[in-house]
Amino acid sequence: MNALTLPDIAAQASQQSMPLEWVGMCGIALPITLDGVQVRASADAGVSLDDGASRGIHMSRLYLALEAFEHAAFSVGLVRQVLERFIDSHQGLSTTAYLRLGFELLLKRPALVSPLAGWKAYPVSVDARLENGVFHVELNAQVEYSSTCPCSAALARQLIQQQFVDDFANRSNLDHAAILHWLGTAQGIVATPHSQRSTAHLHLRLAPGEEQMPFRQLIDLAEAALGTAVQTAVKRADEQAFALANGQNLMFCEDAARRLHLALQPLPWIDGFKLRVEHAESLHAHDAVAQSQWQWHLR
Ligand SMILES: Nc1nc2c(ncn2[C@@H]2O[C@H](COP(=O)(O)OP(=O)(O)OP(=O)(O)O)[C@@H](O)[C@H]2O)c(=O)[nH]1
Repeated sequence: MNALTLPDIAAQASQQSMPLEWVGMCGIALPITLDGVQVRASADAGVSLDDGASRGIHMSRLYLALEAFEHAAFSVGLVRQVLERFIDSHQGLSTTAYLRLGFELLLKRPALVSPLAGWKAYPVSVDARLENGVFHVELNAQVEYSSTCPCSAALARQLIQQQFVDDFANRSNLDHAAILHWLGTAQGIVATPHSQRSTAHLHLRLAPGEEQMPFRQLIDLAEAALGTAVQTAVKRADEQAFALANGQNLMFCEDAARRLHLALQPLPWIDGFKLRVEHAESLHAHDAVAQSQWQWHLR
């Protein structure tokens, strides 16, 4: 080695000859272009190290391939091109390339009643893999919603009935005005059911040949299926409409999981999915969780 040659450790032989399934970098900051707007993303980029005798992969080659996202609109085709570059730059070392890109989708959402609107940030990610020339893409999204416990609601209603019996027991003629007043007091409506901010985690495999990444359609569909998505701008009229929507939309985590399953399954651009709903209970300090999947393990 002369004085100007930089040592190349990655090119050395490994002391322990052993292939590795995934080697790369996690948490790389980069911009991607969505609908003409640059959005901050975080990338995990990796390849398999099939040649177990090689000490390491060439991290910089993966890093530099990610520059493509800076210059072209984000698309399924672009993700595939980047993965191909990962493989091309690791000839003889790797047969599988991986890329996970996480970012936030910022969507403007109208209020339920008032003419207001506000923004919601939905965490989404794209998971792609190119394995021996076969390309797979998965979309992941998180959707937050409100869930009111149906059991708690029934128990609260029973307490209100009991209070009514206690307060109006000795009255032969029920007075409409008195009952109306009673219904408007916390002494009358003595109990309220618990509800919780809940999260649906959606993982979908795109059908082969699918070029679109319809995150917005997916999120809209999930929110429609769940019925009580968390709100943005809220005036009292909106809060009242939300209270009504929750009262008409009582659900266990099992109900939420089934609704999402039935909403996702008919989508033609999906090849399989798994989903998980988490209800962050206010009744206790642990969560109620349900999962479901369809064709998830088929590849
Ligand atoms: N493989 C590997 N590289 C690492 C790791 N941590 C830091 N690096 C550094 O990543 C840098 C880039 O590696 P390479 O892509 O091989 O860089 P290079 O040899 O200049 O680039 P090429 O000529 O394209 O091979 C090197 O300076 C490595 O030391 C690690 O855990 N594994």
